[in-house]
Amino acid sequence: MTSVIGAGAFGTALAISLARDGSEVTLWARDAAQVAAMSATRENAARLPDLGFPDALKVTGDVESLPEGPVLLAVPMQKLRAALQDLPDFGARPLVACCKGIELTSRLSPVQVIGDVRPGARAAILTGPSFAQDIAKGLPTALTLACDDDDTGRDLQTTLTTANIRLYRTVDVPGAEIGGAVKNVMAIACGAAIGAGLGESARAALMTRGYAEMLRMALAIGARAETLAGLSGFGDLTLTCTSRLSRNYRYGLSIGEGAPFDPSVTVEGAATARALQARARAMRLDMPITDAVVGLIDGSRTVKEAMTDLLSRPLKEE
Ligand SMILES: NC(=O)c1ccc[n+]([C@@H]2O[C@H](COP(=O)([O-])OP(=O)(O)OC[C@H]3O[C@@H](n4cnc5c(N)ncnc54)[C@H](O)[C@@H]3O)[C@@H](O)[C@H]2O)c1
Ligand SMILES: O=P(O)(O)OC[C@H](O)CO
Repeated sequence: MTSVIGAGAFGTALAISLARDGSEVTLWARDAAQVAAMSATRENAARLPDLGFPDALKVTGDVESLPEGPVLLAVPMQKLRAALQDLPDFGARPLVACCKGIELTSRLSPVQVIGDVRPGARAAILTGPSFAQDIAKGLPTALTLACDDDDTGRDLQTTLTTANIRLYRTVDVPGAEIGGAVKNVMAIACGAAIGAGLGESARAALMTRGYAEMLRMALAIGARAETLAGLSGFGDLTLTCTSRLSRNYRYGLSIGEGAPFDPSVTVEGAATARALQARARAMRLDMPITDAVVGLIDGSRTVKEAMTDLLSRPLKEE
């Protein structure tokens, strides 16, 4: 039996997909009013309206009542530590991070944060290209399940694969994590370029050079290049930099258009851009698009200035 912590868009979608197959799933939300509403209406009206819950999906606000089995942590990256600190000791139950990014305060990845708060826990990450709406509707998706303990990874791969989520497995946790973190930063850059009217060619350049930054950081932390070429890297970069369903991309669009953006929307790439920049500087890695995104977010650069910065860098080999 699987438990999902966090009844946002992604946690709810995963719970729906698992329960649609008949697996018993418990979806935990911390907000009592949300638990009551979801229990009564059998949907998550705030995040996934009109996508009803299968019978096998149980909603609870009682974290002590979660059954044995894997625990999926579907909260935003910057909230993962606080969420873990509030949860009971889950013993030997595998903890699966379902978030993408780097913690701003510590520059740690999701699985590293789990290890920091719960030393000795069996930790994994579920990542890759997927929109919650697609998963909840039953549309086909393929994701990466990364766990450095291959036996645990195999168990999780079997348990969490559903009729519409095909899971690929890897032991390269750092590789899977860094792809999901960097792609959101690049989606902000691409959205800003499109929003400012810089064109599709500029977006292709940002995606390709953004992939180069992703790979540079990945290799520097000991990840495998093949992982970045897979779903968690190239796959998610492609989805997020090209679709208006992406919140990171839409945030970038709003920067490019000079339009307001709802600050309550989860935009993982914003904090992660700053964390990534700090990490890259400490490691003496060149990440110019990441620098540009930080400049756009803190308002120190306009899109035009950021693009001029990128185009006027010294010429080099590809
Ligand atoms: N939405 C998607 O399409 C999608 C797809 C793949 C991955 N993800 C990833 O999933 C993660 C979560 O995104 P989301 O779309 O579900 O965001 P969301 O904003 O829809 O939901 C976040 C949820 O986390 C809960 N939460 C926040 N802090 C908490 C805490 N301390 N304890 C318990 N719950 C807490 C909030 O109440 C909210 O329900 C992100 O890292 C995102 O990148 C999202
Ligand atoms: O809406 P976004 O930008 O957080 O993207 C959602 C997923 O990460 C896409 O794989």
